Amino acid sequence: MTPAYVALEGGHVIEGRGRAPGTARGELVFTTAYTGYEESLTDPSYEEQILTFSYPLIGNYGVREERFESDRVHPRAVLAKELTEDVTEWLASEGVPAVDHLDTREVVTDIRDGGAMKCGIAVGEDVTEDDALEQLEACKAMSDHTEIGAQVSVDEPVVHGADNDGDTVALIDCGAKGSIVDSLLARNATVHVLPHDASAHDVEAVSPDILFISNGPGDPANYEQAINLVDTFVEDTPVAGICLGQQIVAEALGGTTEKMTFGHRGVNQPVLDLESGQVVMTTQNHGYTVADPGDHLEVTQINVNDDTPEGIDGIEYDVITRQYHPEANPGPEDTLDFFDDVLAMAETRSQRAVPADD
Ligand SMILES: NC(=O)CC[C@H](N)C(=O)O
Repeated sequence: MTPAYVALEGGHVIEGRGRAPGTARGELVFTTAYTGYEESLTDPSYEEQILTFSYPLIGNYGVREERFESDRVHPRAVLAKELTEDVTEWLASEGVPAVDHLDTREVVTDIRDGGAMKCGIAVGEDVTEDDALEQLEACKAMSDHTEIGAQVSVDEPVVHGADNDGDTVALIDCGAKGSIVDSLLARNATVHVLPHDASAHDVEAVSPDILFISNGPGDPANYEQAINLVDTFVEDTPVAGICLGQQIVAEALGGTTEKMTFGHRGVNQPVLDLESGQVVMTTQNHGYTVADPGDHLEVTQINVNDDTPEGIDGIEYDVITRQYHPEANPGPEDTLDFFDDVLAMAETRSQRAVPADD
């Protein structure tokens, strides 16, 4: 059996079975998702994190590229009760250490009690506990990853659906999942994917009907340029955001964000729409939340478990954001109509802009 050591913040070291070799460090989090491991592992929002699956068997239906949300695995390491050959081979080929045969219930309980924490991992024939502790020592707090946007964003603008004749969307790529682009293309939009630090000039150059801030890893406060863009464009251009995007919009418009204890990660997080009274099941993956929406935004949807903001609308501006992942992948598709609502903001805006006949 290949040795594997997992050092938790505070210095407690857990042993497991090594499945993919290497050393790693990151913020230890857990997801309760029972399917969708390919989508989760390729979601850029997991950059700089170590992902524990609470569901006991991961990899049982293989690994297929068409389910990937980006072109690589983003968590720094993976922990599970049991990983299949398919998934460990894939992780090994990506250089991502993997450990199984751990008591993941204990790991999840530690995270729930202590919060998402720093973690160091060492897997391989010759590794020792000290190698894992060394990784732990070198682990940075998530908010100290100030350049995290650059690790996951496109470097240059990319256009999708150039021949589509629907709305033009400027998607600020802070680590966007592929399914967000796909959901917009399916609605006939042209999507200009712009780097996380795009300037106002870069956005103006594509004259968007919608400014859309993507999901992404890390602390929203570290996306200064995207925060500035929302502030600059919100009076004239409808703004949408998903997950990190909701947090960035709140930061831009006078609200505040804060770190949660262990966050929401899974595919069955219940969300209540305050106006309709309807509850939907949603996919989530976040460790920060909007603490105060400020004077320009109102909360329209909340998490049933802890009342945190899940949907936000602009009061005087055309703004809609979601803290969950309406694009699904993995998880339920009940919330895909978010993309219709986003694009409808452009229609309403253009109708208002047409002068009355008399
Ligand atoms: N999925 C996301 O966009 C995550 C947003 C942010 N990084 C958080 O952890 O809250």
